[in-house]
Amino acid sequence: MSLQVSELRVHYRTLRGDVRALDGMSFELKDGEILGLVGESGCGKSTLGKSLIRMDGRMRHVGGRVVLDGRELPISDDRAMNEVRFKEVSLIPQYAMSALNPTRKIRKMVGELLRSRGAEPDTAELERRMDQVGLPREVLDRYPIELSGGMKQRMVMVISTLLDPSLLIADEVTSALDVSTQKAVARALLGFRESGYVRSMIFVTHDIALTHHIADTIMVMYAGRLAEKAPADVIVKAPRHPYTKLLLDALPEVGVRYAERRLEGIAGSPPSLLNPPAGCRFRDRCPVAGDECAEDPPVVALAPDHHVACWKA
Ligand SMILES: Nc1ncnc2c1ncn2[C@@H]1O[C@H](COP(=O)(O)OP(=O)(O)OP(=O)(O)O)[C@@H](O)[C@H]1O
Repeated sequence: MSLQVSELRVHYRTLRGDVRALDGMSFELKDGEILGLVGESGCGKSTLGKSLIRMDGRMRHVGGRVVLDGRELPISDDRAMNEVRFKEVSLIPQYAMSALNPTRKIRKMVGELLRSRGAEPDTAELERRMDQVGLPREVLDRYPIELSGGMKQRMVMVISTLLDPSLLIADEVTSALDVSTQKAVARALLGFRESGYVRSMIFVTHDIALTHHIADTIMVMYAGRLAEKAPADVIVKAPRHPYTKLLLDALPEVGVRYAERRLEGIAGSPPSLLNPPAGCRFRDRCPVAGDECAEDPPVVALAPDHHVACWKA
């Protein structure tokens, strides 16, 4: 078992009170698995990714455990997490393209970063990995500003995985890229797993179609909680949570014109996480909600690898 997250609760402190961004998330990730993490904006995807590697000053670990490869991660202790970052867990951040230091040429920056982690740069290995993602070697002697968005993205991917982390979190790594570059980045991520540069991966995205291509499993979140988790094909072809069904129905179809079929979103909006209501958080928007939904839904295992948090599943 690679990653076990149990009852994870992470809040943000605000002047109006605590925002319960993760409110009891539990899931597992097997060794070698790619997990696609999807859900509406604000449901807590980035918070989950960040809390596995670096909590910012406003985040508070309120409860729950994270165990990676049999070892509990000290997620609330920033200094202790230094031992783990890059080496065991690594993150490609949401705005990776602006993560590169603009004042350093890439070669110098990579050297500084590795030394700060107690490792020596291995140029041959670095170049091998750059070849794998189609980056020319001259890139090492350029400043970030001299690279295209897709090149910067791939360079950040190479740097984030240089120490062969067990778990890689890729947060919206394809959202600012054109479709063919998105595919190249997705292929590169799969290549990294095949080459053993990373073992398991959490791929955070809004793009269910792309996730379906690369993820083994898809986890759908809603308002700080798990809604459904299943093999990627099951989520796309036979979803059981009403939210997952509506999320898939809201996807545009290529070749269908607006005049022929209106593109429907999901009516309503998620509850505030400042003071979320009791019971199922989706019930105000759910077409099949009943009285029982006023209680928190149990997470039901419909199959060993298919979990749904819904009374009606
Ligand atoms: N620094 C912060 N202070 C207070 N609340 C925050 C902070 N960062 C995030 N939140 C809140 O926490 C919740 C989860 O946010 P998060 O960014 O994890 O969602 P997300 O699913 O990744 O969204 P997106 O897809 O838009 O990136 C949201 O309600 C958000 O408003």
